[in-house]
Amino acid sequence: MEDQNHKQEQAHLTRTLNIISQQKERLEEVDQYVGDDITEQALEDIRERTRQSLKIAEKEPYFARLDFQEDLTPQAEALYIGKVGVADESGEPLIIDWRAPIASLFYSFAGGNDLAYYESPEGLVEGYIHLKRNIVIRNRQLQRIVDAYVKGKTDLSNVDEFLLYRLSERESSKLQDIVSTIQTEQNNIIRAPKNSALIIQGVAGSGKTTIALHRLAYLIYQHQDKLRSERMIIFAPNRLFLDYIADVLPELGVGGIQQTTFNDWALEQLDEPLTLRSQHESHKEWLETGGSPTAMERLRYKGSPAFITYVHQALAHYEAEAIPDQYLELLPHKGLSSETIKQWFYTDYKHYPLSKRKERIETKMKNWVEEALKSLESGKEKQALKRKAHQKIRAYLKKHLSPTAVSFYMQLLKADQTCPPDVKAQTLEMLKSKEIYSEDLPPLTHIHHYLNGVPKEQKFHHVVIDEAQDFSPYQVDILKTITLNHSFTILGDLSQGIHEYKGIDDWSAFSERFDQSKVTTFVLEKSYRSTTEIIDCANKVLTQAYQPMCLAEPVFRSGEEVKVIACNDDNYHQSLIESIQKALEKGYTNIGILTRTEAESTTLEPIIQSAGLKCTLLSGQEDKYSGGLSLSPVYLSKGLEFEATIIANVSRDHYPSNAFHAKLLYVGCTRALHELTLMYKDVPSLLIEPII
Ligand SMILES: Nc1ncnc2c1ncn2[C@@H]1O[C@H](COP(=O)(O)OP(=O)(O)OP(=O)(O)O)[C@@H](O)[C@H]1O
Repeated sequence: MEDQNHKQEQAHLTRTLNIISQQKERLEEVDQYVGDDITEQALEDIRERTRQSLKIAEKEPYFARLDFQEDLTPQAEALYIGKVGVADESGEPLIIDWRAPIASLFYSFAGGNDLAYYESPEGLVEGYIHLKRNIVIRNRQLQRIVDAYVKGKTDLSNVDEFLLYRLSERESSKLQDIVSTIQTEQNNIIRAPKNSALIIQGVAGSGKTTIALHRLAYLIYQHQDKLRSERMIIFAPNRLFLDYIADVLPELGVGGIQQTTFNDWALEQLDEPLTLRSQHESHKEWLETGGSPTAMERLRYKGSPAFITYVHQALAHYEAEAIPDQYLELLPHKGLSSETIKQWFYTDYKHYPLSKRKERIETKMKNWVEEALKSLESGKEKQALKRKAHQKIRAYLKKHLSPTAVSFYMQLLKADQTCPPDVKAQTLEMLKSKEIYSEDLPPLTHIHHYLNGVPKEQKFHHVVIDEAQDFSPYQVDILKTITLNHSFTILGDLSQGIHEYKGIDDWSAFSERFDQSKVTTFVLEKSYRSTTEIIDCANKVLTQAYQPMCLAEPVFRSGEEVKVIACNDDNYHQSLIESIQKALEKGYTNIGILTRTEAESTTLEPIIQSAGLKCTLLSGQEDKYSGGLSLSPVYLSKGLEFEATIIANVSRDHYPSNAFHAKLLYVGCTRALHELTLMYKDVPSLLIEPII
């Protein structure tokens, strides 16, 4: 029977590949249109999109087959599902796009003889599923077929078999798409309605980043008429991480989505050249030594709800008082009353942002001067009066209506009675030379947007915030005001919240900032990255000193026991080299060595290199991630994954038994896909005691 199935699928694959090749050839024969004719341009766009789709489909045209019998039809139809949709010459679907409504059956169907259904644009479609089959095709070769469901057979154990097969074969240094194995709980998030803020708490390895990227691809497909990819954006913690995830969207046939960090984006918003004082140093200070009291004070104060309120109030106060109760004489014994200027500012131009109102008022004032001088003959005297009046207009506007984000922020800080004095002095000193800390960016962006407004065509159609536990409510507030329809996907894991000076410890800090009817929360408890042994170990470490919202539940994928290696000063380096060598001998290509501090990584690098092992030291400032053997402080590994992870020196002095270190070590442990080794010198951390 299996042979029969294989033959059948091989024949179907050959036919499909032939059709794809023929279509591709035909399209390549058509010269690209570069003229001005709009109809021809639209046709060229369609041809170009088809060329791109065929390029994706020609190597791995599909990954699944679903035999579906629509209710009241005589027989089931075999549907082949792929990363992109392809139609045959007659326009009939040859491959169905995974994002199409009917394809949702493949992800939501969990077996049984009951009616299955999906939502089509025309309404609910019901029917019966006869076959759910996973098909692995690599480079045009049929490699494997696994039947997850065959009508009449009750055994569904193969459902997990295919997922486990995909999980255990992962070895790429970059994040991959998961279209063939999206799980039901992930599918629900990917296909959730566009106009609501999704807040997703997901344990380490639950697929949050992956889901966010698939959701973007889905939203673009579903709302082609409303969403523009250039107006969709992903905020991630650093550029290294952005490079790590960079392959997924192109692989899903999606381009043009902005991918950035909050700091890079905010700096671009502000039209004043500002220098960001090295974030690297302040992060390092906090993550390695707990931060100096001044730094802590600064970070806490500027992220506090009281400060957000204070900035709001200062802006509202400025707007209310912007036009002074003062007559403005523009020509000898002639001028504008404050009532007239107020009428323009508060009534006529009310709907404009402040900077635009200023422009309009300037024009109004100049027109007024023109009108008042109309009766005078042209000549030197008229010119002089006009010049003088224009000078007065400029001076008035400069004094009352021209703050920049930085000048306003400085005024606001000076007047702030509750700001700790050393924080105030340090920030003002830096601002004078146009230097800022990253925590100054939310208030500065807030002020900039208030003063200048954000045109509708520049607003975001959808925003993804990854590692959101490290975001502040202030950052979310800012993005909310410039995003249409509350369209957000916010993902994170409180158990990995190691930036507590700026992040949150409860998702309500974000959800309460949205209209409650527009917020949907999800909790993901299943972890797909690591083996059962690794997740068990990570959970034990975490709960030694922290009470998580929920514990990670592994998919049943068993691997080697977690190794704990006791060392001393004499044999520590040798043991580390041996552990790396063992991982390499097993064929692992992406191996992470995680240290407690950057200094430790720097010390270990030459030792590893001198053993003839090529390793890359990550400092958090790189733009590219290329995998291989990497060495980095544990806090920089957040979001990444390695086939084998070695955590160096988990000794008592390095990882004291407290919530911060439990979370830090949890992050490190959960980076491992297949193997985890913990090493310690002399006395082990109490956090790993339950696994020794
Ligand atoms: N349904 C799935 N099928 C196959 N692999 C999956 C699935 N879901 C997640 N994975 C894999 O699990 C790993 C973790 O995914 P991802 O990095 O998106 O998780 P995360 O929740 O963002 O993790 P973390 O919070 O630890 O950074 C990746 O290797 C991803 O490919």
